Amino acid sequence: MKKNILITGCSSGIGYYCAHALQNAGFKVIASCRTQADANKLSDEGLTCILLDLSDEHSIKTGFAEALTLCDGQLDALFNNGAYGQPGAVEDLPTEILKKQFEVNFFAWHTLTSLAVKHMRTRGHGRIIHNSSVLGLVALPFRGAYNASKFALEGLTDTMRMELKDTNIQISLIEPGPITSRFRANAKDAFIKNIDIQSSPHKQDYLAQLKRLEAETAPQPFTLEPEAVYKKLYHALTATQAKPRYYVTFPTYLMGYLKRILSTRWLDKLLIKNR
Ligand SMILES: NC(=O)c1ccc[n+]([C@@H]2O[C@H](COP(=O)([O-])OP(=O)(O)OC[C@H]3O[C@@H](n4cnc5c(N)ncnc54)[C@H](O)[C@@H]3O)[C@@H](O)[C@H]2O)c1
Ligand SMILES: O=C(O)C(=O)C[C@H](O)[C@H](O)CO
Repeated sequence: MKKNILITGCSSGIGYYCAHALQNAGFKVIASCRTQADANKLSDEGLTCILLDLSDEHSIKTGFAEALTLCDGQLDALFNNGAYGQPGAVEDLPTEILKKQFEVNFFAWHTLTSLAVKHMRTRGHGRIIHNSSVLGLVALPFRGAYNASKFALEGLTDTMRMELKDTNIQISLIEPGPITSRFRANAKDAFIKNIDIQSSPHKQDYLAQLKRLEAETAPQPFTLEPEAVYKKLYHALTATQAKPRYYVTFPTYLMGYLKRILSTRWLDKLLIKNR
């Protein structure tokens, strides 16, 4: 029997790839995105598509209800994936901008996960996968908003795994390092739009970062394609026992290891040098 999965953030990058790959692997995929133009494109490509804006609670709730209808009330899995990165030093982040980061990257995921758990409890099973990041394990300068959202996600997911231990609902984290996607282009847009670069004490650093974000259309070292995330997602969906967390890319394995063995001061030095 086909398994039904809802995936958020399918207009590009990891979500786009995984939606197609899972459908090709025999899943019924309900792919969500924000704009009608993206929905039309995904539908033309053969995906079942719904509109869901993660910054709008009404849209999240109606989107989830529509997803349930589309799979005859039998949702087996949720892949929380849609998110963005807001660059900028913590002191330069307007509170509203930090709240927006959390709305999309954290609160929306909590809402969807809570709806999914409620539904999955009635069905007696389910899988929930959260697309976190190596930046949910270690922090980088000027990535505070995004870091904080992924650290929060890690804490929430670790808690839920324990709370769900007596159910047949399994929840996993995927922690990728650099993956080819629209992520950096979108981060650059959010940087320019929401941070007052010119009057910041970090202006020189920001200008260098913008240059790096522009240049990163060429792959960074150790960058993998979305397929690398898909392989872990597939395991989390199909293995009898999904893993609590899946590392993806060399930087994640390295940082996961160094975090355990280095003091915070040494880890800071290394991260500042290699950011
Ligand atoms: N690309 C990387 O290097 C990388 C590394 C680690 C983790 N991740 C995580 O992977 C996930 C997917 O990112 P990606 O790399 O594919 O980037 P991407 O920018 O290509 O895709 C992000 C998706 O989220 C959607 N999105 C953003 N804001 C939204 C909103 N308000 N409502 C609905 N959808 C919204 C975008 O439209 C897009 O479809 C994210 O959770 C990201 O944190 C990415
Ligand atoms: O943006 C993320 O979530 C990443 O993990 C991507 C890279 O690892 C990060 O940009 C490192 O600079």
